[in-house]
Amino acid sequence: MFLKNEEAFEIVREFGSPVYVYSEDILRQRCRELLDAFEGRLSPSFSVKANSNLSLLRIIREEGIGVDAMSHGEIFLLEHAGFSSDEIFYIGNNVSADELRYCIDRGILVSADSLSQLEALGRINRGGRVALRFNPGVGAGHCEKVVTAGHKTKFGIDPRFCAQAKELLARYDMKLVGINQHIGSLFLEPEPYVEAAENLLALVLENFPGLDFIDFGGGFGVPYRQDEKRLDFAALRGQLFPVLDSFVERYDNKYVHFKCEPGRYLAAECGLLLGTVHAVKENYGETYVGTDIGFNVLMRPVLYDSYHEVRLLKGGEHGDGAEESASTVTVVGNICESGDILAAERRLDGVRENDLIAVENSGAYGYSMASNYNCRLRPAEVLKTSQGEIKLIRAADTLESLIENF
Ligand SMILES: Cc1ncc(COP(=O)(O)O)c(C=O)c1O
Ligand SMILES: N[C@@H](CCCC[NH3+])C(=O)O
Repeated sequence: MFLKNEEAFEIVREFGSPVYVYSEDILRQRCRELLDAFEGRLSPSFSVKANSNLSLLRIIREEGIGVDAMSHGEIFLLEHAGFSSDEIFYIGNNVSADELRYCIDRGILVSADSLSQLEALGRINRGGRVALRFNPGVGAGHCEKVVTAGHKTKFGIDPRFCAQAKELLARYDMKLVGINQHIGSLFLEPEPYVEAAENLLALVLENFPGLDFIDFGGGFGVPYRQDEKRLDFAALRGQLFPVLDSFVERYDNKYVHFKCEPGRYLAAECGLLLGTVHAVKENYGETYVGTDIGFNVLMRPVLYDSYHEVRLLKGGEHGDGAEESASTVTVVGNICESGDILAAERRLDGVRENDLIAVENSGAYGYSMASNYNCRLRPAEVLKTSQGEIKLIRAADTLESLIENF
């Protein structure tokens, strides 16, 4: 944990609870690690859906990393963070002609992931540049809901429709500049990524000469459990680079550029979510630690059964008669659903009211998936800078923000 106990309590006193805290040092370290990991052969673009805080985006930009976006909202934020149109790659899915036009008007390259979207784009941007997202037939991910290639997924163009895609490109006189894929989110072994890359490259060799770039997508995992090993980038390089070498040898454009799109890898570990214990109770033999970290704040455990390490930070002011919990507890939030479970059956000794709970690795798909369910306010986000300062980087919602659209 990158915060000391006292710092955590100080942050909660100043910015409220719950609160997301990010470490600038860890974010920069992950950016540099990833740039090094591919030795310049794959350029990473950060996938903004993982975390769209403007301050973090500016840090990522300073580290020399581009971005991919999947909505006009993300593009709007990216422009505010200082990214130029040629640093943004738009990878949409089932979007309106208006949204496509929003990208085109800004000179942002769009990837079409279906023939319908390619045709829509052709109508709007005849003669323009375009990329195509294919489904390479191999997927991976921490659960079925986040596997985005292979069978039973809505993403990408099935390679069987390659001829139709080429026909549409010709009909609308579009210049195909890149091919992309994304196999899914969170794998810790290199094999599926490499196998999917091989499939995509075979498709490119056979069908698409003269591309500027090929993007293999993101999905690089981080260990959420203490016994999980980090993804071994040396092993990934060892398997991927020979595949790239053999492709380049046979491809017409020797300067074709390779890319990847990590979200979680850059953002997960720099984030810590702090919340407060408000109640400890026994209910028919189970001990529940009741906190303000409902699934409106961190949805991953409820949506995917995802595991996050939770730590107990002792030292709150305990009211008279505060319960001391038994050692195996279930940590829950304050949402009106029984499924609102942050961490089931964890060993936390002596939890008491006003202690803090720190949820590790919550920087990716944490705040970005938060909501106002139950009219709860989304929390503040703060940054621990490399100089050790604590800065507010997004204010918490206010009660007024709940009515501002009426
Ligand atoms: C198209 C695309 N690229 C990249 C990513 C980033 O994935 P991850 O955060 O697992 O690296 C996603 C999300 O899964 C995605 O949909
Ligand atoms: N939101 C997912 C990852 C999916 C990424 C988007 N394709 C998670 O929290 O693990």
